[in-house]
Amino acid sequence: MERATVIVAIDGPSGTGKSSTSKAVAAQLGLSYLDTGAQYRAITWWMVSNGIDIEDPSAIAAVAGKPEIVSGTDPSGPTITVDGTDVAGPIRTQEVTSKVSAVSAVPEVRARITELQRSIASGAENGIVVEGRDIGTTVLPDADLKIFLTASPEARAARRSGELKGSDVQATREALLKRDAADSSRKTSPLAKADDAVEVDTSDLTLQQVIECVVTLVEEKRAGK
Ligand SMILES: Nc1ncnc2c1ncn2[C@@H]1O[C@H](COP(=O)(O)OP(=O)(O)O)[C@@H](O)[C@H]1O
Ligand SMILES: Nc1ccn([C@H]2C[C@H](O)[C@@H](COP(=O)(O)OP(=O)(O)O)O2)c(=O)n1
Repeated sequence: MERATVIVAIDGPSGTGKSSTSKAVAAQLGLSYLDTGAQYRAITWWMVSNGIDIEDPSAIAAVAGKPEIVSGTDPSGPTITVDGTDVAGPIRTQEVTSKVSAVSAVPEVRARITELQRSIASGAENGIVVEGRDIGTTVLPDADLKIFLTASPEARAARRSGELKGSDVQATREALLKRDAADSSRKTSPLAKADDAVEVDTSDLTLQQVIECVVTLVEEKRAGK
C-alpha cells in the first residue's frame, strides 16, 4: 500500500533542538528535510558580501530577489548554495548570526523565501520536515503535524555555547535572547506557536527522547490518515 505524504512543521526559538530533531526524524521516516533558518542566513550572507546596508530595510528589499538560493533536502547531508556557491560554512559566522534577524524581518525577503519554501515542500515526494520560526503559522498552515519546541534560556545557552568553542555561556545567552526577542516582535510573520501546534519543552529531555516523541506523533498522524 502506498503511504500518504506527510508534512511536518517544527518551530521554536534558537537552541531548542529544531535542527537536530528535524534531521533525525526525517532520516528515520524517509522524509526530506528543510532548514529554513539556513535560507535566511544565506540571503543575509549575500547581503553582507555585496555591501548592502543592513540597517536600511528599503536597500535590502530592493535586492531581495537577486540571490538564487538552493537547498538540498537530504536529511543525511543537507546543502545550501547561493548563486552556485556552497555557503554552509559562511552562513554560521557570528557576523551573519548577528545580522540575520534584521534581514529576515524585511517583508520582501520573507515573501521570496516563503515562496521558495512552499515550492520545496510541495515537491517533496515522500513528505518533508520543515523547521523554522513561522512554518506552522504562515509557510505551511495546512501541515499534517505542527510541533513547537521550547526550552529554558539556560538550557538553550548551554547547548549553543557547547557548539561554539571557547564561547562564554552568559554572552551566548544574551545574544540568543536578543535574537529571539527580535524574531518574536517583528511585524511580518514573527516567531510564534500555531494554535494547533503540539508544544514540547525539551529542557529536561535528551535529544533522543525528543526525536522519539516527534516520531511517535508523526506515526500517529499517519495511522489516522
Ligand atoms: N534535548 C536536547 N538535549 C541536549 N542537547 C540538545 C537537545 N536537543 C538539541 N541539543 C543540542 O543543542 C544544540 C542546538 O540544537 P539545534 O538542533 O541546532 O537547535 P535549533 O535548531 O533549535 O537552534 C546542538 O548541539 C544539539 O546537539
Ligand atoms: N522560518 C524562519 C527561520 C529562521 N528565521 C530567521 C530568524 C532566526 O534568528 C534566523 C536564523 O535561524 P536558525 O534556525 O538558523 O537559527 P539558530 O539555529 O536558532 O541559530 O533566521 C526566520 O525569520 N524564519
